Amino acid sequence: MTFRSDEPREAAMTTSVARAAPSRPLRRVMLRVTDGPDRDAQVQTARPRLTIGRSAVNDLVLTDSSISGLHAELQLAAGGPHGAVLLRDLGSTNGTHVGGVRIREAWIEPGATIQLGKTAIAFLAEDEVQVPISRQTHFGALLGQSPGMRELFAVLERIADTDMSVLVGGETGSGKELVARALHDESPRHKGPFVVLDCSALPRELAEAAILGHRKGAFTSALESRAGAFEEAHGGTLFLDEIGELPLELQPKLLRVLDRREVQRIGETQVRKVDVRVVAATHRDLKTMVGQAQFREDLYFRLSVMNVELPPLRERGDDILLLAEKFVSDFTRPRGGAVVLSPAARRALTAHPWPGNVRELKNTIERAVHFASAGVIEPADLFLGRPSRPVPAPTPAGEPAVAGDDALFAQPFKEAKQAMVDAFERRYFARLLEQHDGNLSRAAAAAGITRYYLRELLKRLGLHRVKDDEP
Ligand SMILES: Nc1ncnc2c1ncn2[C@@H]1O[C@H](COP(=O)(O)OP(=O)(O)OP(=O)(O)O)[C@@H](O)[C@H]1O
Repeated sequence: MTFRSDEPREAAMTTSVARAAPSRPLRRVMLRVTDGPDRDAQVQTARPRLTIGRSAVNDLVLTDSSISGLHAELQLAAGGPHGAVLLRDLGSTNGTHVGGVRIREAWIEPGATIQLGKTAIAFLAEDEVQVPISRQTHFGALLGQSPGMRELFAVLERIADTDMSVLVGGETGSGKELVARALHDESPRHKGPFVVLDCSALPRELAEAAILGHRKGAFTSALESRAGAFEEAHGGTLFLDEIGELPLELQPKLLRVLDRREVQRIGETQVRKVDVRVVAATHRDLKTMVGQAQFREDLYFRLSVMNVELPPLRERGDDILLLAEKFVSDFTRPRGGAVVLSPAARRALTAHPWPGNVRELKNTIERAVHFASAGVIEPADLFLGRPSRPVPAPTPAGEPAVAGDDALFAQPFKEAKQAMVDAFERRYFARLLEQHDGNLSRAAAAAGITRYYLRELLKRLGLHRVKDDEP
């Protein structure tokens, strides 16, 4: 593995004084097994979450047969009393006990003993470690100046040059696809293709063909021979979005391709070598899915050679304003003229919890730029704190519901216009997808927009989870 460094190389015959690499302090805790079959096993971590159980996906793996696959977890960053961490039972069969009491959730302090089945675990003293953060405030197109994002950039900078498989976690809209794109753009594969396979949108009957490809006539709808996602991504990067939605029966097929680095199209005997870097993403807790036998453990390990987690936007502090300013300028540039955020609007943006993360912020700014008068965005233009812009639900007949004339004319002009635009967009894209059988690439080409932009629009309109035989 090669690591790229931002440090200048030391010139011959000169003495260089290295600048200390920037870092941030993180809490670190230690657990040690004091009784039971795994006595003396221990783990030390500064990650925000530590899991304990029998499955190999856990941070502390135990062999005690009275313990569940994924038994309990410790949350280090959950707030709470000073020095305490949150212990949670993860629905174990035999329960988690502290001080002889069965708990579902409890704050524990250093010195406490956790009892799981026949095993006793001591929660030992915690300390602080320094973790490196990047000097940069972006990685590719991914922006961020908060310590959490710069810690992520430091990891991405080190792995971009490699072919390591990466599993990206994070809430919906937090930028997982952008991480995959940035890793591709910053890697030696950047001239190769970047292919997206959205596992949540794969109709079961076409999923295998989407991964492996097929020969003409291999099944009823196979009118042409077609390459699968791996072949299309040859020489580049394959982004497996929403990997947690991949049906269990297809998981061994994906694992096989990842192990052998070769594919066999359905209906063919020929084997084709593929050179692909895989980045997968999910908003689900894959470890829990492994514990519940909904996701294969071997595939989890194959995909998560490196695990990275995007913090939710509400934990990124001033990044909210950094991103808001960027989106204001992105959305005003094509319109000409300048738009700015008023001080009150900036306060409203930082106070909002952003459940939809960066995507919600981007949509909010796009709308606000449209609503702003005299070039200034005020809090009212952001529509925060009340239900966001009404996107009308389709009627049973498939037509969008638009408020009747009276209701429409009772609204201010801009809101009424927006309701009509939403209704039109919903109708237009619903029909477009129907015409192209849910295939995003063909639908985007027919509408004259990029596939990426189409996908963003569909997510905003709630039309994303339609049948999609991508790629
Ligand atoms: N740090 C960032 N800097 C700039 N733009 C960002 C950042 N994070 C996300 N975005 C933008 O926000 C939108 C949502 O990001 P993205 O699609 O990558 O999220 P996601 O986590 O993959 O979403 P989902 O879980 O719904 O698939 C995109 O338009 C993306 O370009």
